[in-house]
Amino acid sequence: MANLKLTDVEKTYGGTVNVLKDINLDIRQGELIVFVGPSGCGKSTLLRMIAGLEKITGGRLEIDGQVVNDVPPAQRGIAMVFQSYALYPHMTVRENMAFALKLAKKPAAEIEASVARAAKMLQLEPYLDRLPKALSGGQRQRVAIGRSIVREPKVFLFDEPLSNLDAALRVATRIEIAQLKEQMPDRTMIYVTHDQVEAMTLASRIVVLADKGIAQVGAPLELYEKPKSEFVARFIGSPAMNLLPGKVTATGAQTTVALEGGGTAVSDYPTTDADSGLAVNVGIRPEDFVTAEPGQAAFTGTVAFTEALGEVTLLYFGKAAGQEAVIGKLPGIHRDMRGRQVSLRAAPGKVHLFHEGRSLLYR
Ligand SMILES: Nc1ncnc2c1ncn2[C@@H]1O[C@H](COP(=O)(O)OP(=O)(O)OP(=O)(O)O)[C@@H](O)[C@H]1O
Repeated sequence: MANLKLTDVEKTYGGTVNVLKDINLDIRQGELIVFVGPSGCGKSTLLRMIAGLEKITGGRLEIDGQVVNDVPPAQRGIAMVFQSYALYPHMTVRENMAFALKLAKKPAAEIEASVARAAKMLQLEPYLDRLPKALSGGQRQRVAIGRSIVREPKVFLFDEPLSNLDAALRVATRIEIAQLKEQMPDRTMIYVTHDQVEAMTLASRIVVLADKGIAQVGAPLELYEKPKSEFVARFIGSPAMNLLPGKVTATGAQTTVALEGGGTAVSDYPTTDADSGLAVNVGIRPEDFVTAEPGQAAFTGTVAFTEALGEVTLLYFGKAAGQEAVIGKLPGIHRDMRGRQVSLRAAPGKVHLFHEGRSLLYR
């Protein structure tokens, strides 16, 4: 139904402000692609260019092999769902969902069937005769999604659709979107979010945007397990991956690094003789730390602060000069850790290596 291809796409506002460049991306029919990235990196701009709401100032956008750069939004076969779900307040749920089809002068029976199908998919059947004001935020957002479903678009675009919902509703609506996608396996969806959990759970592939371009594209766990750069490593996962500076002391199928803080770490990233002495940052995720004997530790420090979340305890260590504070995440409840000296090493296979910001796995 819809493959999308972006070739060398760029965006410059007002002829001078370049916000995106060299965007090359193939999106296959049926994928759910999630755009993530720091605030202002151009996620919404890219989505709006695909929708046709923003002019593409360079490169090519193809939908099913047809260049659509100059095709108006209504003719692209795309429906967009926004974070503010402006429903018509004086129309019932049924009328809201039927509105676009009525405008398009579809036969009444067809409209009724489409609305019924969408209402069933979104579990909105009990609310069809209500006005929007009598719905919860999550139900309203489902009506907004319903309005796009009835139009049977080839591509669905979602711009932070859950960001106005409270925490519990976000979770419920996120699961509904995942189930909705399962019911429409051949529809292509592109989704912008700030929320890591939404990205990790919904995406077939995540696109990480940074520095005006694509930092990495991959399945969620691929980005988590094999980040190409320190940037992606720290952007995916929370709290962010710790980076500990050091020098390579033994090379081969495994690599040993002597850390500036005094510890050592052994990585499964392979290196060659030429890498001996190389300055690297050792990346260890907070959840990959385990307690260790001081002699085997990658890191020893005094716990400055703790956060007990019940299922895990976060340990915050003091900042060494020129370094980020190290964070550990231990399973379960650990009382009275504050002020204690703790030694940590990484679980086997959980040590990442970066040189000048780039992963040693991708050379
Ligand atoms: N009309 C405009 N004129 C000039 N610059 C613009 C315009 N619209 C957006 N920008 C700039 O383009 C960049 C990308 O904006 P965009 O809204 O796409 O980012 P985003 O990644 O969606 O951000 P956020 O996560 O904060 O929503 C920003 O630096 C923004 O200031």
